[in-house]
Amino acid sequence: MRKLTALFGERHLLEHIRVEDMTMDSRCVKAGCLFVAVKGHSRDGRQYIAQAIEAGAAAVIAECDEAEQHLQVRLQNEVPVLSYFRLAENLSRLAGEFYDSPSDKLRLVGVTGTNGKTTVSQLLAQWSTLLGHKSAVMGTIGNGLLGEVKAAENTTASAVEIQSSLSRFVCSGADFAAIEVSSHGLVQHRVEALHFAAGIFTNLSRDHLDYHHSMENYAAAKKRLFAELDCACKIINADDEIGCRWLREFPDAVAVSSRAEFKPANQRWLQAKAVRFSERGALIEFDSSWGQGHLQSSLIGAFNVSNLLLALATLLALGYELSALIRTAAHLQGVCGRMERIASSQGPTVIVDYAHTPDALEKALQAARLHCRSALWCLFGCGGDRDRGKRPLMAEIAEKLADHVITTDDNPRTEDPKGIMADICAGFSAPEKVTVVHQREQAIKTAIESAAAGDVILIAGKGHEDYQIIGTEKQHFSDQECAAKYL
Ligand SMILES: CC(=O)N[C@H]1[C@@H](OP(=O)(O)OP(=O)(O)OC[C@H]2O[C@@H](n3ccc(=O)[nH]c3=O)[C@H](O)[C@@H]2O)O[C@H](CO)[C@@H](O)[C@@H]1O[C@H](C)C(=O)N[C@@H](C)C(=O)N[C@H](CCC(=O)O)C(=O)O
Ligand SMILES: Nc1ncnc2c1ncn2[C@@H]1O[C@H](COP(=O)(O)OP(=O)(O)OP(=O)(O)O)[C@@H](O)[C@H]1O
Ligand SMILES: N[C@H](CCC[C@H](N)C(=O)O)C(=O)O
Ligand SMILES: [Mg+2]
Repeated sequence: MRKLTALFGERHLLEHIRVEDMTMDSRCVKAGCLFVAVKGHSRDGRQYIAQAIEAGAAAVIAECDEAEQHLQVRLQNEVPVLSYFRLAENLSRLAGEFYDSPSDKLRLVGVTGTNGKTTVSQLLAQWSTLLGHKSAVMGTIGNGLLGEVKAAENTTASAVEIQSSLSRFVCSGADFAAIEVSSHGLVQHRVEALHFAAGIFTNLSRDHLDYHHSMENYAAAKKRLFAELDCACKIINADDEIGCRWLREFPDAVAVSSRAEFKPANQRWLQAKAVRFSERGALIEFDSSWGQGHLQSSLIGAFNVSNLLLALATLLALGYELSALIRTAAHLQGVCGRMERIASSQGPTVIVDYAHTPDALEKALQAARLHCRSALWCLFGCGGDRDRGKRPLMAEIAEKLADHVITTDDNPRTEDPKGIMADICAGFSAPEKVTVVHQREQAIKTAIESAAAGDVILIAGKGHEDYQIIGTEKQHFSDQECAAKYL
């Protein structure tokens, strides 16, 4: 329970108003709630003020378009409605004040980059747990204490949801949290007022140009975490071109590389000296400004060496003992739907992975090839209402790196699946060799029935997702379940 005057100062019509909780969605308003009405991309939240009051909102903060209206209060059905100029930019701070600054009460690590955010944040939460912490994660797979996450709509939740979730984690005794910070989240100020003990940059490659329009804008969005927000310690992938540039701009940042030839220029650094891959994962020999050692990792794929080293460098920079980190590394597990092998005693090997960008598909196919003695199959599709330009690029990569390609639907959303397929097929140089099966279950069945024992099938794009979005409807569908059914 909070007094509104504690947030907005003594103000006529706000005296004595107390609010229990805060929400941006009128459909979630309960008695005593503070409803926050923002102008969105597709709807104007102010349209729902009446509905929120009807549902029992004790007060409303509504975005206003004119600076002169800022902090003016009016009554609607006897409920105070406070106008707020530039509400979206300030909402993370206001929610932080409402929930008593939870990011100051635990160690919060933010992870940004095109690929690897979920993996690195899960590794951080697992590793910190192995070191005795109570840890939480927020991201694509969901939000919650490690092992108890609840599915979420977005990779990076809204400004209000993040602060309220963090406050819940603190109340449950969490002292560590890793959060995925998407470029949308950065542009839309969803993480604006958080205190990050550390921020990690994994990599930048093509995605989301439907939203950012250019790679420059996309990179600038990611950079905000390090250049504009409260990020005490920067951990940056030196093997990435943009990462390299930022390491020069931020000399206090920690440089992380998977390359033996890397020559560190920053004072703090970590690099792989040699990596031996096997069926069981990888043995990584590393050197760093904290000392050297070996890590045994059970994660598949060269890209996971980079993810693991980023997590290691972060925990070292936060002051954890190198020896304790090395001792516990072998217990780290792969993430649900990321290079996940589906168990079967016979038939082809099926790997379910979340690659949904050209770079991720390339890395995932290269990793799958290491485990493949005969033919490599790639089954993928592209999401609707998302970056169209990545579609032919993913086709090009699948054709180049796999022996057989099957394309299928992956969340067509409100687009015509045939149109998405046409965009994909434009990237094949020999489209006649590609099998097109729109219905994902049929596509998986076709792959498993056509592949020989000893072949590897990479089913890319949906990973942990347990749905297919067709139109605006979500139907139950899981690549893991489907593959297990036909194996
Ligand atoms: C285009 C976009 O990014 N939209 C995000 C944005 O929504 P918005 O504010 O524009 O919402 P809107 O639908 O126009 O509605 C405006 C307001 O009215 C409210 N409303 C709406 C209906 C109603 O009945 N009552 C009501 O109160 C809404 O709660 C909202 O506050 O802010 C919302 C809260 O943070 C997000 O959930 C929403 O994500 C939508 C669902 C989305 O699809 N976003 C994708 C593109 C996205 O953000 N992806 C990134 C990266 C993905 C990745 O690479 O992993 C992510 O972080 O998820
Ligand atoms: N460091 C990396 N470099 C390139 N590709 C990667 C890397 N880490 C993971 N991948 C690939 O990207 C896919 C998605 O990984 P992950 O879920 O960790 O990324 P993410 O950044 O959280 O993605 P999203 O933007 O959807 O939240 C993996 O399934 C794998 O194919
Ligand atoms: N969260 C990301 C990845 C979605 C993965 C893929 N299954 C798709 O639907 O495009 C996005 O919304 O762009
Ligand atoms: Mg993610």
